Amino acid sequence: MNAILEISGLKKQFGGVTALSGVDLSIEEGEILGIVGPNGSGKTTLFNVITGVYRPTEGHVRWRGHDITSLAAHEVSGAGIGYTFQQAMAFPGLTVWENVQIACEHARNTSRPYPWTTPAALLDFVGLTALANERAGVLPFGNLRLLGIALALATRPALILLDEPAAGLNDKETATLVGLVKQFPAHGISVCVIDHDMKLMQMLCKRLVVLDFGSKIADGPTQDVLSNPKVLEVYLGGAL
Ligand SMILES: Nc1ncnc2c1ncn2[C@@H]1O[C@H](COP(=O)(O)OP(=O)(O)OP(=O)(O)O)[C@@H](O)[C@H]1O
Repeated sequence: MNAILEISGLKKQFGGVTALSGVDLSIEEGEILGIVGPNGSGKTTLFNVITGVYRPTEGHVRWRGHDITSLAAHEVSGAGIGYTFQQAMAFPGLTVWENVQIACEHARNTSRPYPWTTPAALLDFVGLTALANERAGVLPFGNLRLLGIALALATRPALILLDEPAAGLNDKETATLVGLVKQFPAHGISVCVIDHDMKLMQMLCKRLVVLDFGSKIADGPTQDVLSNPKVLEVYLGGAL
């Protein structure tokens, strides 16, 4: 496997708060990597630094060998890194179709074939075709999440970062989401996912990274990490 994203010595301070304190991490081409850790351990900050929302205090982010640490968010997106947020992001007053259409207009040019290049293909993939003419603002939460996935895919990312994609979803909706995300690597899309739901992470990820107080405390095969005493300890000393 080849690392497509390499993070080295990443540090981020907000005033006196150290959100990340020297994180090294790589994401391999074609993998679904999971990032877990207690509340406030730096997971979302890590995504915000990768995507150019925040500049790191120290350290570097390299994408396919190029340093992207100082790129703006739209440049990172243009380079092929997509992002879904903890809060589902869509224009509530526009229809589902219109939302996806706008996102498609911001698709980057890719040389390789991409399976979802039109709103129709994207809505079909996430199962929202029947709701195409509904306003996004009236969608139930689970469908709004699926719309978020369609919007992220519309930009044709080669790596997609998912921040708590299953938060607030019921078991059936979570299963639908897992089914979709598992298909991404076959289409040339690597995945990095943050979630607190260990059942979900075990279904999705062969490798897990654990952050605690801004530091990486474990990185390895999912089952090894979940039985690592240091990891069990940060999760309140209980079995996961
Ligand atoms: N914009 C900001 N300004 C100040 N402090 C921040 C900011 N963003 C994050 N922090 C702080 O940085 C630390 C890491 O926060 P972060 O949101 O990255 O954690 P997290 O692991 O994603 O948490 P959660 O699981 O609750 O989403 C926390 O102490 C948080 O309060």
